[in-house]
Amino acid sequence: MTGVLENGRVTLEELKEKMAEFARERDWDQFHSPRNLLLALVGEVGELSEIFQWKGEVPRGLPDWKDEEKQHLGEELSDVLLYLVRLSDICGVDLGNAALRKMEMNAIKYPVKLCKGSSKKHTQINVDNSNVNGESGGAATDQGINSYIKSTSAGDDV
Ligand SMILES: Nc1ccn([C@H]2C[C@H](O)[C@@H](COP(=O)(O)OP(=O)(O)OP(=O)(O)O)O2)c(=O)n1
Repeated sequence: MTGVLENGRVTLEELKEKMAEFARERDWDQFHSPRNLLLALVGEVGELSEIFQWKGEVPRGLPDWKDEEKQHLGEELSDVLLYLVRLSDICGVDLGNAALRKMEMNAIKYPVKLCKGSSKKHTQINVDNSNVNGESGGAATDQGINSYIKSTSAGDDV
């Protein structure tokens, strides 16, 4: 593997390649099955959760945390990301493009004019909207998502 330890513009593609190389070098492809990777990912989410467990809410930027605590946090976040990237690769999913597409769908599901300043679930927003306007906001949003899916070539994956 290359010795590059810091890169200001890390890509998902780069992480995918490095994880593939990491596994190949160790003859670990045999262990990196979808189910094993999913379980490993969930385990790392548990380790990440432990860092915040019982602390109560913490301010953004974690101003009171020691450097070692932040470094540990970075390690657990990385484990989650790396297993997620590897799981996507092994499942044949282009994670970067899937995420971009999902964000487009989220934007349709949560129109700014209906949800600005509100943390409500889209189902609740649509119910509230239909009550006000006497029409189904949910159906309108579903139509928006459906037409988005049809307009994208990856629509068959949904
Ligand atoms: N079969 C494996 C084992 C490890 N890793 C990689 C991905 C993770 O980034 C990291 C996980 O390693 P550990 O299972 O040792 O977990 P931790 O790093 O969290 O260590 P610990 O559980 O001791 O805190 O190593 C991997 O790709 N495949």
